[in-house]
Amino acid sequence: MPSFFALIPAAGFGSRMGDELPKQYLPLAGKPMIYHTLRTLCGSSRITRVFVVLAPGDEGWLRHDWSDFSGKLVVLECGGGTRAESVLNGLKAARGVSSIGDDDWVLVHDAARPCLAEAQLDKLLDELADDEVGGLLAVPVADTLKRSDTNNRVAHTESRENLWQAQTPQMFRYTLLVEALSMAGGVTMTDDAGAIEALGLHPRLVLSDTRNLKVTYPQDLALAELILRNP
Ligand SMILES: Nc1ccn([C@@H]2O[C@H](COP(=O)(O)OP(=O)(O)OP(=O)(O)O)[C@@H](O)[C@H]2O)c(=O)n1
Ligand SMILES: C[C@](O)(CO)[C@H](O)COP(=O)(O)O
Repeated sequence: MPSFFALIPAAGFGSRMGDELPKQYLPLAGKPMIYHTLRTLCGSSRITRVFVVLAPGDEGWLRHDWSDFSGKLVVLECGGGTRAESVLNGLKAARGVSSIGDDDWVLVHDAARPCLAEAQLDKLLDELADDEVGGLLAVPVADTLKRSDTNNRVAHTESRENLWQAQTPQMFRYTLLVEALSMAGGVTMTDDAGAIEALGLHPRLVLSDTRNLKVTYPQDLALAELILRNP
């Protein structure tokens, strides 16, 4: 039976957040943001090990106490210039320190999605454990979509039929994901599924909800705090 591993890319700087501190360390419900992300993944008895990928020379990590996760958490200081590079570097480094089989599952989850609920995680694992390709949590687009011209005027309305917003975790077999991200080369992939799609494969979309938001802009913090305090 394949095992489940989690890998958390946390080497970004949060430029859209506009704070001096990388956003994964911003205070949220009494803890640094990434603490909440780690709590859900490290707290799952189905996940064997959790790898966190930091930027080389990251100074924020050592300012906090991570002993709640000892035994389960492995820190890798090998982040890259993009999320995809951080994930690929992390996958390679993880195999150097842990025994991961070719067909073991890796769940890649943004440090900046601290509100992932145990139920969402379990749903993903249940629905994909026997899948040939793997997949991701996602939500159907709820708003009407406008395509703009260069002057911020509506060029036309886009159909939202069959459109989903990709979330994380995104879950693929170890070797397939390493191959996919390696082959992506210089092409910008904002998520892991994109690299798998480039191989001609079709990841499965597992219905999630908007509480698993990504904290991207300052106003997202208040929403995340509300969700965490009212699980
Ligand atoms: N070079 C990078 C860039 C991003 N990430 C991680 O990928 C996740 C999702 O990225 P995003 O929300 O875009 O984070 P940032 O890159 O930090 O934010 P921004 O794009 O606003 O700078 C985050 O957990 C982030 O730390 C990473 O590990 N390495
Ligand atoms: C992986 C992701 O969270 C899925 O929505 C997203 O693509 C992260 O990338 P971005 O840098 O915020 O575009």
